Amino acid sequence: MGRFDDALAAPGLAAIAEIKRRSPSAGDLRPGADPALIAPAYAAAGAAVISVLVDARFGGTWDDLRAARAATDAPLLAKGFFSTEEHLRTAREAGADAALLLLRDLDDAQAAHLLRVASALGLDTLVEAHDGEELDRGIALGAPVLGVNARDLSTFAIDRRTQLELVARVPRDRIVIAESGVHTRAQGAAAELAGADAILVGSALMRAADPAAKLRELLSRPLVKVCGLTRQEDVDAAAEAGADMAGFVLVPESPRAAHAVLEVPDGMLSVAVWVGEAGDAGADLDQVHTVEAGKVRGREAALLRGGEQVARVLDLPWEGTDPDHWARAAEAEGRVVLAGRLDPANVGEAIAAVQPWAVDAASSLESAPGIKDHARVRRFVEAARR
Ligand SMILES: O=C(O)c1ccccc1N[C@@H]1O[C@H](COP(=O)(O)O)[C@@H](O)[C@H]1O
Repeated sequence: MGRFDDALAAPGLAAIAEIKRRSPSAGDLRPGADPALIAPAYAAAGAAVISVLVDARFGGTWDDLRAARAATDAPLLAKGFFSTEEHLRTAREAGADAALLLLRDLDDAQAAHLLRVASALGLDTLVEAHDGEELDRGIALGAPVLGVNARDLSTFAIDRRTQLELVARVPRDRIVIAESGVHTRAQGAAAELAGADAILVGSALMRAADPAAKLRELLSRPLVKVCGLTRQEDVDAAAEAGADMAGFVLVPESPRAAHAVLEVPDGMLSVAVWVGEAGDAGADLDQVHTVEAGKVRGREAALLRGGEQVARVLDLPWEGTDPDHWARAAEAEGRVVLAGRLDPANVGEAIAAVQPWAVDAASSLESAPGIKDHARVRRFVEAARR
């Protein structure tokens, strides 16, 4: 394993942060981007790897890679349409730790040859697929790092749903990267929950007023879930406040029972909340609480993606309390969604004590059962981000 593979295999969601001045799909993104300034800023903001476009169609040159190399020690990925040994040798000499190999443009024999050449040069590779057939080829070629690009390079259309389905079926012994289409923290989290080791982000960073600050935002945790939503105007208020997840309690006995999962903006994740077993409400995620006799819900819940558990929701007893709740949650393994009467006043302290993957509030953000107080929702999200 080289430095590129190592950096991506670290626990948690990593990011490959990209430097590109323009793209064929979007036109100019950041025409004056200076790799000597942006590369170290990305590294300081938590990028595991920095990707540099060296192709003229993206406004890039090999000198951009050299400038990034001189400015940071972080692993660098050379991105372009590489098809010859000469391309890979140039990438290595310019300071790349890894190079992109696009299966769309290479047949199996060419790809296998370039994988061998890269290995002999001490260069790691990112083998990119866009559809199921290309992904199967990448897996069969034994590529250690596979990328699934949400963007169709022929039409430029973005298809996140298919991308995540493909990410989810990559064997666990490979490193998998969700490439393109990530603009929000929740979209990055969706890739993480599908099994991606890293996201590759270009346009969203290059368009941001401060690319490094945007990268920090995408990687920051905890996510914020506003739950118990029953009205579209409350979903919109949660989105406006910057919440990442919108929860709908599909439990008739609940004081905040919803009839359905309402429309949630593209940049957020919807969560259907159940007791006992999940139905099919078409949400991105399902939250399934344990059953407890005489109570509306049991204390714990599993957060599921496609039927597979991806996190634990740790809550207080129904209408009860537990002085050890946060201390026990802090000891829990894996991704923890902390719930249990969180509000704008206690969420900061709860985050400091538990370091959860997400925080979740429902009842304390209400003006009446099932009706959200928009000012409290805003204050909750603000307090969770501090
Ligand atoms: O709140 C309910 O009525 C409820 C009913 C059935 C299942 C889950 C329910 N609530 C979930 O509890 C957490 C936190 O809520 P709170 O902030 O303590 O009120 C949240 O995930 C709700 O979905």
